[in-house]
Amino acid sequence: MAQSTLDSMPGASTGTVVITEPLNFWGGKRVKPREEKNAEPVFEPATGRVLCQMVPCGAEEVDEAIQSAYAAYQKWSKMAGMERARVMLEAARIIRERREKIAKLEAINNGKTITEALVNIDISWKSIEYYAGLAGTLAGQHIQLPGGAFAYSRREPLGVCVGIGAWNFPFVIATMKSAPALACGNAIVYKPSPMAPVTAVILAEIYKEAGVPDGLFCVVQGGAETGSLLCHHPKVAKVSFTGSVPTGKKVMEMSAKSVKQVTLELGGKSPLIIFKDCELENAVKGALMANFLTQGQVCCNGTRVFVQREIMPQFLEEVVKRTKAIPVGDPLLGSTRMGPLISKPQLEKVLGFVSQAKKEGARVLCGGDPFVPSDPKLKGGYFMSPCVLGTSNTLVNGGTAHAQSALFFNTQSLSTDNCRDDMTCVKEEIFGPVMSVLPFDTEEEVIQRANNTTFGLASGVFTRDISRAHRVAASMEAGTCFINNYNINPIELPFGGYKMSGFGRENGQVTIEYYSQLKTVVVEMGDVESLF
Ligand SMILES: NC(=O)C1=CN([C@@H]2O[C@H](COP(=O)(O)OP(=O)(O)OC[C@H]3O[C@@H](n4cnc5c(N)ncnc54)[C@H](O)[C@@H]3O)[C@@H](O)[C@H]2O)C=CC1
Repeated sequence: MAQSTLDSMPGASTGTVVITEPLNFWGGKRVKPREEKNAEPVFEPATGRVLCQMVPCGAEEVDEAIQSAYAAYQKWSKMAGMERARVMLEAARIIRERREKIAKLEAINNGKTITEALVNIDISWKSIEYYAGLAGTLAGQHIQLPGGAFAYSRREPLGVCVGIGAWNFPFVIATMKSAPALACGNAIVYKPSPMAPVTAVILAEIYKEAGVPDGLFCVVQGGAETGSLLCHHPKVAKVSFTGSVPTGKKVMEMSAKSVKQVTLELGGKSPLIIFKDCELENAVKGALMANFLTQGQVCCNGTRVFVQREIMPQFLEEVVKRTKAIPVGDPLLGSTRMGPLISKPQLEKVLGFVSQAKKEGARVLCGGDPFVPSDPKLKGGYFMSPCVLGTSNTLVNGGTAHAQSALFFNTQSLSTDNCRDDMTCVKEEIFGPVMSVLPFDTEEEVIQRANNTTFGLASGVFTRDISRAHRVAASMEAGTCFINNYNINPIELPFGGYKMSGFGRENGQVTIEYYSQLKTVVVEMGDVESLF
């Protein structure tokens, strides 16, 4: 039944797909859950309909998957890097060939638009190609020692790694973790989020078809309990986790018990700083890209948009105009630019942040309401209108005549400072399509405010002043700083957090370090000089 889910895809439209095949994969095949108890419905976000059941794996199933991964690791780790590369390149080729079908399934399960899902699938095969390219380059050093003795280091895999993923980029996260792991000679057991369990098993089938040993990439379904079984398992060498800060802390704590290596990709509340000397149209486009991809459910989003006071009115006018024009609706339509949020509770949580923002004095410049598309089949979907939370204090402090004409200002707002750094919507990760816009006056002030957060995943700056751009980039307490763009994350670039956004890196050459270890081999060429 290897491709039956995908084979049903070409004619599929929103509201028509039901998945009944098992979603676990180990020992080279899909594996039926041992018992159906604790099954959880998985919803299609665009319709609210049940897409499939997610049945969590228990201790015996987790152990079976890990044993199967360990057996595969014994074979795979002994192959030359170039041999591993060949298999990985074949997997990348198959993904490329099936990109439309996989993207469709991803859009149906996650709610992101087909346009974005296709970009995600392209990132996935590129990731596998990139690490296949590095697999043959893994090497150690040769070090000369006195008396002709020498030493060398070998770069070796860690063993069985565990990947625990979030629901916002299901296929991408599975490949971002497995590609470097496999390139280094490891096996990996992957647990997708219980809300987006559908596409990881497709990746497992593709790796199998490409020729990896059975068990090399396993998929176990489940939530917190299954995740914790993985983190506690003695045969697991490393856990790479993507998700929230509270769960990341638990993963670290559990992994510490048996001294497993850990990579944590956690949340963010990233600043995007827009100076008055920016190219305004690009800054507006950048702010939209920083906030509204995947319905705003992106960890590195620049959700605190600091705008220099002098250009605030023009910026807001343009950003609001474009936000209102975002077509929200059926994710499978090529013209849609925003689909539904992942779940009903997530939608309620995000709408709750908007109401809280209003209570705390923020001004809703547009959106922030539940949205019901006109297509009747989407009535039960988890849609909302993209939201900009703003400020109008620019008008009393140096606003221009232009500002007075902006449609969304009314006279009562003229003396109110609406969005402030201490508001919940500005401090906490919302994980939805909500942009908070804040005014600033000086570079020094905005750097201090931008860094005043426990998160540190990303940051951005728009300016035409080259010195300022690099000065600000150097001052950001964040793993990435985008200059004059936002959310550009190609596979070649290291990605990861500062502060409570996590540690370790994904993507880029450096990730090889996080999936391998060095062995030092010391060679004596003469006699042993003993002190005894
Ligand atoms: N940094 C990022 O890329 C992401 C951050 N988030 C943040 O997390 C929030 C909640 O999203 P969730 O998916 O519910 O995140 P979460 O942190 O609850 O779950 C992430 C993954 O960890 C697993 N998990 C949960 N409890 C576990 C435990 N005790 N031991 C081991 N694994 C466990 C989940 O099943 C899922 O696969 C979002 O609102 C957002 O703030 C969510 C998705 C991605």
